[in-house]
Amino acid sequence: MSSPGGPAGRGGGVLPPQVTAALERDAAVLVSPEELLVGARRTPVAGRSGREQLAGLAQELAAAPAGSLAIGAVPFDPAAPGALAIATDVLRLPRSHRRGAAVPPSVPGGGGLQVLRSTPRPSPEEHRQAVADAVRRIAAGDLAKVVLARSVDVRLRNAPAVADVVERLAAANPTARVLAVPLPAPAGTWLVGATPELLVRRRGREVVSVPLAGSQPRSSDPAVDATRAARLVGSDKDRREHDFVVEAIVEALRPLCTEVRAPAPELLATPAVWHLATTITGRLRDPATTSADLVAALHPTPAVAGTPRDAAVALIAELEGFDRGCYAGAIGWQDGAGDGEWSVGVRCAELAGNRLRLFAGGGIVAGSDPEAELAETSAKLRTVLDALGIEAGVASGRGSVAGSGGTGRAVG
Ligand SMILES: C=C(O[C@H]1C=CC=C(C(=O)O)[C@@H]1O)C(=O)O
Repeated sequence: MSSPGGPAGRGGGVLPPQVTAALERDAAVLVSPEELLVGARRTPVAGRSGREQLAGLAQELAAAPAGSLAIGAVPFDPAAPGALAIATDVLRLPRSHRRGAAVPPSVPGGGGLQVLRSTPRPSPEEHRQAVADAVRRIAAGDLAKVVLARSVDVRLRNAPAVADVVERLAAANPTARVLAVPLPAPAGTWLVGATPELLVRRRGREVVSVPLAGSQPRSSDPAVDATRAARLVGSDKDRREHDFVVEAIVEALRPLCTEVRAPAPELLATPAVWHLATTITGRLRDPATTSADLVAALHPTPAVAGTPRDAAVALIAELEGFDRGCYAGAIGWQDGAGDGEWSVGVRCAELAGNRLRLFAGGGIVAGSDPEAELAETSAKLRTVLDALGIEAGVASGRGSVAGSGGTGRAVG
């Protein structure tokens, strides 16, 4: 159960008590804007890699008890070990079951996790350097777009309960897709996060994808915030960055769908970041095409990899210097009818006991500025940090020392 002072422990949280109890039994939890889904009694899908697991999903579901779901994560590199499982004990609740937040977690004094130490990898300077290198490679014609990320390792004073983390992520990000997925290795590791990005949803023949790319940090000053939103809408650089993603998704969907439509992008606000978002729709040519087939066709999109994909993935491996694991992966579920919903695994962290590894990246195109890109990743890191009440210095790379962390009472 959560720590006594945690919001879930007060019984007034966002998540129903069944979800808290299920998380204590290693269930995977996915919260979409419409529903809350819990997959318990999980058996790993056969196959080592995420790609193999996706390919075998439908067959395993067909042999599983009625009502089972495939649930979990495909890593950024689909050839890396997958984290998909068949859950035979499934709870699905409409989103109306989520209650109002008892404590807005981002409010100072609402209770934060205490930080002993935080280590950015790469360092802010190294990230700026990597962005500058990428801009040079783009100018040389090696590729058109690459998404470069950085991670921050945080050592917490106490290990938080996963339920508390989910609770806080859901309360602080009411329209996000909140996720908590147990990872197969190392044991006891979870992928947790609050992503705003829908990779793909398949309901019957209807297919929807809502890619995000092009960002501006939010500001607490309404005038500055509005200026930044306007700047994003008018930015040629951000529009190019966005269009690469839309074009790739449309191209990948066309062989599988009729009536593929991609209207002009719109502004989307998360608590930490403004984004450009396009709602792409289509209709399956063949009703036998499953959501997992769609993920296999789309992932990784240029919202997390780049254009062309192979050159971008190679440059990421060269410049980033850490293993993305399931960050920037595809996180979601599929049912026995082939319907499913998958998010892009951004605004995420790996949680293992008192260790938290946060990730954030940004798309680099011609004209990208290293300083602005660093600031963008810091804003994105705040999605998880603010929800957990962790100090701002951790996101900007100033680090933290024992005793200085947290904004108030610890929940862990
Ligand atoms: C790669 C991330 O964000 C992606 C999603 C939305 C906007 C993005 C951007 O503007 O660069 C990124 O493509 C991340 O948050 O780690």
